[in-house]
Amino acid sequence: KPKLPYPPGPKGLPFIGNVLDIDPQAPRPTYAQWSKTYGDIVYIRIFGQDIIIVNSEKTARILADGRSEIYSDRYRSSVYKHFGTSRVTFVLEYGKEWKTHRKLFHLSLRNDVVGRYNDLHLNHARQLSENILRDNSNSFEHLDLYANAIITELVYGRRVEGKDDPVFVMASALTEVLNKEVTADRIGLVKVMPFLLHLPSWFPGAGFKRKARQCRKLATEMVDLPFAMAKDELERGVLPHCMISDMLKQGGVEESSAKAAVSSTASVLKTIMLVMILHPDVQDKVHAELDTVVGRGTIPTFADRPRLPYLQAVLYEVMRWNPPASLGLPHATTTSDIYEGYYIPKGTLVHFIFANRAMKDHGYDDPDRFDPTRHLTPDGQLSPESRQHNLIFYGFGKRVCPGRFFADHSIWAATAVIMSTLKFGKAKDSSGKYIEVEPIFPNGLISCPAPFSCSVTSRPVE
Ligand code: HEM
Repeated sequence: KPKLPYPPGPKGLPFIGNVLDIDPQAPRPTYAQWSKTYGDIVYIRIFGQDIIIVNSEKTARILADGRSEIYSDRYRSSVYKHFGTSRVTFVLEYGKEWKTHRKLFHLSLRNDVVGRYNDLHLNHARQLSENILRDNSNSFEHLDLYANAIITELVYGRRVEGKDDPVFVMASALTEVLNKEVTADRIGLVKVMPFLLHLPSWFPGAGFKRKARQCRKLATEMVDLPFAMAKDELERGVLPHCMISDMLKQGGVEESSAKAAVSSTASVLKTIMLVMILHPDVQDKVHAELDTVVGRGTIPTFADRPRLPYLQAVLYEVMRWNPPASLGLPHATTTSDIYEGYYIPKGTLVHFIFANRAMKDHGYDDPDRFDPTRHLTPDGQLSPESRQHNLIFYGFGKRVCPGRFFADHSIWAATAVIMSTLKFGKAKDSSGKYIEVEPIFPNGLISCPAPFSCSVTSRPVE
């Protein structure tokens, strides 16, 4: 180690380091406090693992974009292998296999080709609106189905008709196990006590091995079943254009990574519903803009998008107010580095933090307030930097989310269609009193609102 200091940060205890400084159930307030005390870059250590926390976009860009050869690795943990997810793009180390995956994503999802999926988004969005209206007690389920069905069609060219579809059932089960079981604290625990992976599952502390077995099986089925169906359709010449058809034509690898991203899209849509109930004035403005620009009773299309700046500002504000991957996905360094006179060792975990309502240098005042006008100019147009600021929620450098353009279209289509057809409000209890709605976001890899009651009515043509 050169005679240089680590970046500033809270002093830890011997051996365990800073583990007691962070509440794993609610790490965000601690990160927010550290950012105020120590600045743009904070260094901590947990059981010998070096970690840096980056709180500003400027520093994130210098490190992840400017020094991408150093900052594009991921943490290597045997937990992934145990859960059958070690070949998913998210966790692959920076190397040949990961580069092949990224090429395939680029082929199907880059900005200039995602427009070909616009009808796919709009068709599913119409179905979503019908489903919510028919059965509004299960809106969350319908939003999950929307995100899942779109991705299944994108990846495998297969139409999912309803929540009993075998691929949907498998994908939902897999997402749930992954979100609950492959957590940072589990990975940390196995790092300190690797023998846990070799104990029988009845042994105290090793019970997760049962879940790991179940998850491995699901992960394999999740790739095999729809992939085999798609292959068969390709051979019979009936497979529509999809990622698998792109891959098979290119001779690529089997890929289930897109499925793991479903929960981020669904979480944004759930937050949008929550916001509409919490802020009826915002909902009224969205309705008014749609009625004026598109016309009451007319379903919007992507051609209307540039003429709906308020709706777009609401979507940007939803991402800022509750970034779905709020603590990012940590990168790792492939080699040691020096930044502004500070030493950053090889293998350091690097968290780019989008939580706390914004990165530090964006300077939003009263950041906890939900206010779409932050992204608008005084004459109601989108401010020039709004799109750029929104992109940070999809990550940085070479690891930036390859599905960001597709996700952006999915979210827009669903919101535009459901807002043109539906109105959300507070539900009433059996005594006719309104049920209050609290914005609660349980801790998890994806920041998704806790379920809430709501009423949904259709917006008839006037
Ligand atoms: C609102 C929706 C979404 C959000 C907010 C989101 C956000 C993110 C973030 C923050 C990362 C980590 C970036 C980093 O490490 O710097 C990521 C990675 C990734 N996302 Fe997304 N994502 C979304 C939807 C999607 C969709 C729809 C797909 C696929 C169709 C997708 C595929 C991926 C993949 C494969 C990675 C791993 C990239 C790698 O490690 O190289 N995401 N996403």
